[in-house]
Amino acid sequence: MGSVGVATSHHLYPPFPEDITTAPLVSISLSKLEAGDESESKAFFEAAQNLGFFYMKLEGSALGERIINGAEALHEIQQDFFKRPNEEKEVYSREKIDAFMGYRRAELKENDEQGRQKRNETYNMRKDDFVGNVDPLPCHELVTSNWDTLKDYVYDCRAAIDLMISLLEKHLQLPAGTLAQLHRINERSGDHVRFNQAAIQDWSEERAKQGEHTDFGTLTILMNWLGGLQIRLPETKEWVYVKPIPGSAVVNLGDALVKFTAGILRSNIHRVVPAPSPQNAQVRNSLVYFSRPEDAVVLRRLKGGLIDKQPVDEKEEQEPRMTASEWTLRRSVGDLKGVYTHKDGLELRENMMVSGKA
Ligand SMILES: O=C(O)CCC(=O)C(=O)O
Ligand SMILES: [Fe+2]
Repeated sequence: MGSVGVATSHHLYPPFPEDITTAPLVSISLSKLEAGDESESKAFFEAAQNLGFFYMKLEGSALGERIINGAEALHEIQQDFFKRPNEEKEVYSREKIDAFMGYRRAELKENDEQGRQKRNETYNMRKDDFVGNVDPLPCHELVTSNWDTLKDYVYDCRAAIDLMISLLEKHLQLPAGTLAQLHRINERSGDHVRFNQAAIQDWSEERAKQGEHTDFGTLTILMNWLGGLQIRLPETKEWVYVKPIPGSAVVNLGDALVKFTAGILRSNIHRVVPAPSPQNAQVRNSLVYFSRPEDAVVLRRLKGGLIDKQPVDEKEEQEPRMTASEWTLRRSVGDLKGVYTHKDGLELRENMMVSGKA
């Protein structure tokens, strides 16, 4: 695939520090995956099993470069959106429009220079609205006026995700289509684009802890301009920063893939904390595409291939059978807040920070 050229805005921010420990994410090239490169595909599957987080190098792929350019455009739009008056944003708050989609804020105890209470904010926009699977929810004027940019971003992220889904099927030795048919873009699902903004804030151990989470869904494509994302290393349990790499996305796997594969794949715990100095004096935005199984899909182990070789454990048997939409709702606003791992099941937690989770 030909390169169309990309320019990112990372250079506008202070640099990520050189002298801190960072997460050992491998880099997987989208263009190599598109070209059917076997060793790249194997490295992708290993990353999906071992850490559940990796960089996806987007440069050098036409699709990847559309994602980068789309993300840069949406980054401008999200900064514009979050600058709007609170009353204007709150018209689209989740309490008013939908249980999961829309604007949400978490108020911090600190005030900003203008004496207004600081907020961490998110705005979730559902894939189904852009694809035309439903009547769209009410949305802010910046969404309406940038509809095609958002719609292209949805389709481009989904194209990359669909490619990864097909490779996962292959490596799991499942019949072709086993996972793809649970993720048809024209069916209703909880897929969404999220604008994220975190205020400038001091480190708070309590907030850091409350923000620990796993993503609920299938695959997440994350675009970051500043540090602040941390993952907990599976072996040492140490929390380490993920360094943003211009031209690459951070991709991670969610709980649904753990359930479907009876724990072959990993949904790793992570959180967002203040960026490391000197990046911590900036408002922090990130842009996320979350993919989820179709709403009606029951989250349980699939049959076939390598999954049949996984032992059946008691916890898995006892877990309530839920559809993807039930799972998302109960994980986000209901009684199943926590961190999900196949080995230990759902680790329920009180007081999780709603805005920090996915
Ligand atoms: O902002 C980030 O870097 C990560 C956000 C995240 O993990 C989430 O929204 O689920
Ligand atoms: Fe997340």
